[in-house]
Amino acid sequence: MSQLTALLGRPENDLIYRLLMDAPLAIACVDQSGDIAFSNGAFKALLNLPEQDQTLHVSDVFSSIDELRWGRFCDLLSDEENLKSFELLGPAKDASRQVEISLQRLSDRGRQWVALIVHGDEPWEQQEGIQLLQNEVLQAVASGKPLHSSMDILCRRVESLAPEVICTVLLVDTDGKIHPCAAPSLPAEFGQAIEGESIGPAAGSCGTSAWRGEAVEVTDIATDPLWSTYKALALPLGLAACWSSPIKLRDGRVAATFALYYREKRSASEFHRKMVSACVHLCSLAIEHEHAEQHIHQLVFHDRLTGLPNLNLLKDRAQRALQATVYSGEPLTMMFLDLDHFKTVNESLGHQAGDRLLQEVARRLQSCIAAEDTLARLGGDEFVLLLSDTGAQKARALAEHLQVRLSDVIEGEATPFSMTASIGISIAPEDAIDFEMLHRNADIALYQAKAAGRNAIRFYQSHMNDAAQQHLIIASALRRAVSEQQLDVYYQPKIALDTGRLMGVEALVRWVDPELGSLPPDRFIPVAEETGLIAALDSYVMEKACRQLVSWQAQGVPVTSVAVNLSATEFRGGDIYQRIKSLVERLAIKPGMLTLEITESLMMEPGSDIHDELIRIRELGVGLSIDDFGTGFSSLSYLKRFPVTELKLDRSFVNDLGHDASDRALARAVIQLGATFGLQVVAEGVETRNQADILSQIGCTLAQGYYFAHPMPADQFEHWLAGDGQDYIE
Ligand SMILES: Nc1nc2c(ncn2[C@@H]2O[C@@H]3COP(=O)(O)O[C@H]4[C@@H](O)[C@H](n5cnc6c(=O)[nH]c(N)nc65)O[C@@H]4COP(=O)(O)O[C@H]3[C@H]2O)c(=O)[nH]1
Repeated sequence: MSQLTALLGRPENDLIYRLLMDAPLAIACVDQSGDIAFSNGAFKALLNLPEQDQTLHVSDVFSSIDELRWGRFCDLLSDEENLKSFELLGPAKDASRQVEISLQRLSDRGRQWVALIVHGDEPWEQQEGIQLLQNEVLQAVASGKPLHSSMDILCRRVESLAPEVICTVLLVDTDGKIHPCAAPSLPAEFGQAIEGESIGPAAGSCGTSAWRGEAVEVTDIATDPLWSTYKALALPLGLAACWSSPIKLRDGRVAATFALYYREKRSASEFHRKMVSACVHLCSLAIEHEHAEQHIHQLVFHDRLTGLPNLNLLKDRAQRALQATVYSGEPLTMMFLDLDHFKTVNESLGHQAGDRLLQEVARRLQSCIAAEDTLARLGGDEFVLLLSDTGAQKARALAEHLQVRLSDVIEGEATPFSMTASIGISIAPEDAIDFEMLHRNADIALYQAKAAGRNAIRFYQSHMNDAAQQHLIIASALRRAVSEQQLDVYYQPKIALDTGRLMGVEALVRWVDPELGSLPPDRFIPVAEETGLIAALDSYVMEKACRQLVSWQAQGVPVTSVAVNLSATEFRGGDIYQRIKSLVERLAIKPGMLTLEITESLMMEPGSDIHDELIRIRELGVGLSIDDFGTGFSSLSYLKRFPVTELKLDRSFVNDLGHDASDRALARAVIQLGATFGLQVVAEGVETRNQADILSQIGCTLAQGYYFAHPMPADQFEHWLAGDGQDYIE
């Protein structure tokens, strides 16, 4: 006899018996002490019980129940409200499974029973629902959907799993302001009304939860003081209760809130709590992901110092804008702006001040352009403006305005100063139809503006291309020549005018490119300076010349000193002293045998670094010569301050010595000046006997020029010394 037959006193083939046994609902009948008197097939299947009847206690079936707890359940079942739902842990061998049971009181012929209905499928479904929700949101996040879309998906999924709730995600910025992110079931006005509201100790459920950093459960919006300010907004929308949880990032900051609203006064169910715990975690992940993406985006598309767009972003925007011009026909202007002498300022004021200056420049430029235009920084002091619907006239007016704005004095540094800028402009579609061309042509125009003496504005013109092209060609060929050591060094003798003896040589670089042919230094030295190749070039020449000197000394060739040219750019923030010191030490040459020829302009540059560097070099014993003396600056006061050993009278004064009295007077003045300061004076570019005689008469000690010898390669120089140059060594 089956349990049921015993219980109901009815035969097993009875219709009701079959119905109960085969019903898809898992049902059991339990007595007051918790013994299971009857259980149907669905119950056994769901809870993995043997099909054969056997006496079981509820605690054998539900691992989280014991006699005491069962007793409490029974007490809870009152006559008025005798159906109760609980969530219990499943059978011991599958203890992690959660099932929901409903208990119903039954009384039969004086005996009390409890009908136990297990809604096995429902929690399973819910569990699975949460799982699906997690997968869907994670997929949205991973596929790069914007945060508001993945949060929208999350809210909609939650609302379909629990139709009794309305779900929202609000972002909280670092100033504690709220920004709605997703609230698909609330009207747009709700979002608009709370946009920018501050979090606080009584700012609705979300604002308060963000403020406290903990969940806030308001079961009755109408009466809860936390909602006093916002209930007028919520109640008309039918929102009666709200449970909000803070979404925290790894650093503990509350970045958002996740809220469930209810249409009736109530608290959250167990299932809601489970769902919220999963959702809060998901939101936090999605926000962290968004922040990481933003950070990467910032790094990839922005300049770190100023926060302005960088080349990548400029390119992207320019390409879009160029496409738009095709349809609109409106001109698009690209403006290259380069600060004049920024390097000097940077090095004399220090790099930190230089950085501040660039940030100030960025602010000033930004304040001059419209929100839809782009200001980018390409590095260094190079800024680019991309201006939509801007033709030549408007571009010129803006460029002039920018120059004025930049010339305003910059305060806040040790010495207030102002900046000037060179500007190159190219306009699409006239000058270019793609980004590369627009960019290159603006750069070419900028180059022309700089060449025009700086603080200038130049519009791109097609003929500029040739000069710029040449410049680019020389730059790339020179880079190769320097790295492959294809440069040569020639030597030109310096002769004492009174004794006619060889006193030393000047080393001069020579370059014959396989394709471009022979290029004079005046063409490629400026390119080397601009491209930063000059340090490598000068080092190469210096090393080669010093090695040659050592070799001549070893061979008994009577060359006692060598002069090399050093570009002024080498002294700006470089390590020239160290390089010279280690060279002299490495080759074991007497420092006095080496002279550095530097230009007058270097002495005029501000900044104590150059002064200190020159003093240290001089203290090594290396000679310092001022090249092209007389052509540059009128102030000679630097001669007192700088430890110079030699002046080189520029070729232009030597040229006309024979028939220009004023040149003669000037040459004489330079020679006297040298005598006053105890400096040796070398006349450059002496081409005739007459020039040499005059120089000798007016007291010049040394001379150099084609009259004595042209610059020559080392081996040719040795032949010369053994032949025509014999006179200078005997
Ligand atoms: N008309 C005329 N010219 C004469 C005469 N005697 C010598 N010269 C030329 O005058 C220039 C003297 O060199 P600089 O004033 O230092 O002027 C140099 C120097 O400033 C620079 N330079 C040359 N080699 C180097 C180098 O290795 N490094 C750097 N930074 N600059 C260099 O390029 C400039 C030009 O060099 P070069 O073309 O070699 O030109 C040389 C030389 O060939 C003459 O009697 N008549």
